[in-house]
Amino acid sequence: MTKGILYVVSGPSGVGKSSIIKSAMSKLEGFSFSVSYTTRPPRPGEVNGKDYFFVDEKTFNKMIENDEFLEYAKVHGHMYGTSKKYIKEKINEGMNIVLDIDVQGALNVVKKMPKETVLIFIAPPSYSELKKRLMNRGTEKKEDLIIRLNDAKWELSKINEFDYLIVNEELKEAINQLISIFIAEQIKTERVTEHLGRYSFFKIEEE
Ligand SMILES: Nc1nc2c(ncn2[C@@H]2O[C@H](COP(=O)(O)OP(=O)(O)O)[C@@H](O)[C@H]2O)c(=O)[nH]1
Ligand SMILES: Nc1ncnc2c1ncn2[C@@H]1O[C@H](COP(=O)(O)OP(=O)(O)O)[C@@H](O)[C@H]1O
Repeated sequence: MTKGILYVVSGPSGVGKSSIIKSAMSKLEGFSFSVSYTTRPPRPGEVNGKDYFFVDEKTFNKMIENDEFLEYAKVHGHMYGTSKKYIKEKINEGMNIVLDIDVQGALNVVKKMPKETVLIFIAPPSYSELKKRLMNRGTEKKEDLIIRLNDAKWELSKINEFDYLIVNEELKEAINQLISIFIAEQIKTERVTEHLGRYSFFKIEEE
């Protein structure tokens, strides 16, 4: 069975990660979104089990103790973690998985699963545009906004560790670029030839 690919999408808060991922995934089949666990309170409209699994600190710490996370990190003052069981199961079923996680998490995932992981960074066209988007979204209090904009500086300094860089200026173009990465990674020679048995023309050449 062909193993799936782990597409890890990172970038500063408010850059457009959720918007780009949602739209790209709605146009493709065979992709599954990894719903993270978080101690952050839900925003209006967010659905438990769809956007995040919203849990309290006690539950989150218990999950750390039980080694249930592939990776976890403190981001903008709250805990976030990726379910190890979900990732392992889906990837072995050949499902491609999309993760929306922070830069620390992305760098931890690639260390653990280097062969399966593709790192994609989404950057804003400018710092002032990032600020504008976050303010327009209107989901954060002023102090949370300041934390997010401050954390963005460190996140942007890690761009060079990523395989791909999408600058989200025009949303439509950014969505097309993410779809292109999703598809191009699937037909990388090393991934296709790893599964020779799937293709009869390879068998003919072997005879
Ligand atoms: N390390 C890690 N980061 C996560 C995880 N889930 C979400 N994040 C990141 O946590 C940050 C905050 O996410 P969120 O609270 O949804 O705020 P937003 O980025 O402003 O929409 C973002 O950078 C997410 O990519 C996770 O499971 N692990
Ligand atoms: N290219 C773009 N131009 C203008 N606004 C955008 C663009 N991409 C996303 N947005 C808006 O910016 C805000 C932040 O996007 P969101 O997807 O929530 O970011 P993230 O998931 O990275 O925190 C949202 O209000 C979204 O509609």
